[in-house]
Amino acid sequence: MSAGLQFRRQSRGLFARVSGLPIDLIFLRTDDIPTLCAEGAIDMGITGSDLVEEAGADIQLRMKLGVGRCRLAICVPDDSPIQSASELDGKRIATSFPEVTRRYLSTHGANAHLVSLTGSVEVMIQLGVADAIVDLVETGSTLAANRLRIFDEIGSYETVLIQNDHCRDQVTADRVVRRLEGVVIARDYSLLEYNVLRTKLPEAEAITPGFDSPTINALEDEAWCSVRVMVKRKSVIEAMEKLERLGASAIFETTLSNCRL
Ligand SMILES: Nc1ncnc2c1ncn2[C@@H]1O[C@H](COP(=O)(O)OP(=O)(O)OP(=O)(O)O)[C@@H](O)[C@H]1O
Ligand SMILES: O=P(O)(O)OC[C@H]1O[C@H](OP(=O)(O)OP(=O)(O)O)[C@H](O)[C@@H]1O
Ligand SMILES: [Mg+2]
Repeated sequence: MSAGLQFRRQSRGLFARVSGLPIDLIFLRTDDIPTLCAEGAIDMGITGSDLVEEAGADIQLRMKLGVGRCRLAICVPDDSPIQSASELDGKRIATSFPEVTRRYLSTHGANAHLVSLTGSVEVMIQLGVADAIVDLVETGSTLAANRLRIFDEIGSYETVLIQNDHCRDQVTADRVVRRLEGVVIARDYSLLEYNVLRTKLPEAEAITPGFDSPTINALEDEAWCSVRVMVKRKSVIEAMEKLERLGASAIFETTLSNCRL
């Protein structure tokens, strides 16, 4: 919505039209999206990069959306003596990611029996179905609740925008990417404004180097200048503290909702 992709979805409807753009949205299962995109049924898709890798889909990665970050990990019970991938040889592994798991095992020279499931994988050791699991971990709370520990990470993933190689409308696809980029970048940055002595400018610029470079404006008092600069949102507080110590004044943070850089 904030990227200007407005649509209304009817309850249980699988299609929606985007207003003002030649785009039809189709709501599909996340794990089917990579294949449907590679097959050309859809031009673009939003799904997890873990599912793209699992599907082995031949698609273009257009952008990372900076959300849905997770890791795929191989996990065993807290008290399991297993320390290395080669010790998985001959064991049973439950997972919703059989292809990625197979590749991981073969690079580690282990041969395990894979139990392919679609969810609730962490409970499978307790159910006696498997000796180890390969599943997504975000906070680790599901692992802790099931008394499991990670012994190796297979990869890091996030939500991505993908595109078919033979997109029917490249111009619209590029517009979608630019619109989403505007929102994704704005979500990570704030606009910081402050006044600082010109003599302190090099030090201030070192604290806030900006996305490209800061904008410097003159002030009535020629010894001072005003700075406008984009700062990573998570480092704003620290930057403000450092600027204050440097003698900067009137330090303001403005959060951004959209941008074009
Ligand atoms: N805990 C999590 N933290 C971050 N990202 C996650 C997490 N769990 C799943 N994901 C991401 O979401 C994708 C799965 O999305 P979704 O939840 O729509 O599928 P699903 O759980 O299979 O759906 P359903 O619950 O209908 O079966 C994963 O492949 C991964 O990219
Ligand atoms: O590390 P955590 O923060 O606990 O998150 C990880 C859990 O989240 C996902 O499960 P989901 O809720 O999608 O259930 P499902 O796998 O059964 O679909 C994933 O499959 C893990 O089980
Ligand atoms: Mg899930």
